[in-house]
Amino acid sequence: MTVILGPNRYGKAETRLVRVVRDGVVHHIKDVTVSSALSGDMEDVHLTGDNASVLTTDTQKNTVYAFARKHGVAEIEDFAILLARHYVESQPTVHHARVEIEEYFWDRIPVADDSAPGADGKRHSFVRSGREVRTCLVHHDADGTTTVVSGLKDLVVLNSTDSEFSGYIQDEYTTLPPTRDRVLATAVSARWRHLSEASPYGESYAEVRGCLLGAFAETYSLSLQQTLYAMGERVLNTREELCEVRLAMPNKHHFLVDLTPFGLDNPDEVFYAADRPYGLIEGTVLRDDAPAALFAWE
Ligand SMILES: O=c1[nH]c(=O)c2[nH]c(=O)[nH]c2[nH]1
Repeated sequence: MTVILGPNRYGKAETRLVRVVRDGVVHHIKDVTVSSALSGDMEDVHLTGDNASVLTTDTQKNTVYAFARKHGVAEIEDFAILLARHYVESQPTVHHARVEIEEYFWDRIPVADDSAPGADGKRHSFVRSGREVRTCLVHHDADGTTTVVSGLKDLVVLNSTDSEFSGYIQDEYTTLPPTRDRVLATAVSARWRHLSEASPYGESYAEVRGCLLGAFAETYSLSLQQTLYAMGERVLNTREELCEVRLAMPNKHHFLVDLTPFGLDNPDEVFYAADRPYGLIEGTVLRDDAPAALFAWE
């Protein structure tokens, strides 16, 4: 028996970056967390402690900040591609780079006394948005292949009707009563794979988000699984730059509270919003001609 080194990668996780763009008195901010992981000729560092092949994780962090200054941060996918290509193309020992970015949204705080022309009552004050987190995952390989997956998480949605659940298996442990009208709530995590790295990432993100919300709102739901499929299907029917959508949706159960001890009825008005346990519904929706995913999701 011989022990050998298996798959490995290393990098700087969760580099926090806030980039301010000063357009006169009107400022813009981009708030992101960048994680990079590199792999390649890394046998020696593991087996003998020779670090000659290692682009340090500290350097990776510094590169994120230097690139933010030199290139700015527009769409997170473009920034991730820039970094991933740089690591692979600048270092012969690095054969593969994985860059993951999260973006947090901020809204402007309108100000009353703003006299600056063109400032439109908004200058340099922001409030962290209650919106979802935008994500991307980019891989670039020394063979020239780039894969891009975009996504979002914590998109919290609720339908207060138009959701049923019945007709499921009844075994000796089943107690769940069927319902013809329930609250359906979830926090959507969705990721979608681009066919090429030339996608219009900003427009694509806004449209996919709209598709997910639209399908959630407009689907009369017989199960969260059915709603999940409808959401992925709408994305792929709308956006031709995409070939695969992966969704994870916790079923945020809302239980009707029994108010009879207090002499009150409860006609679907007062609910206990349970946080755990929760059903977790996960699924992939894809075009039947989707090319091989390679390492895109890893
Ligand atoms: O939409 C649902 N899907 C399930 O699979 C399930 N299971 C459950 O207990 N409630 C629900 N709801």
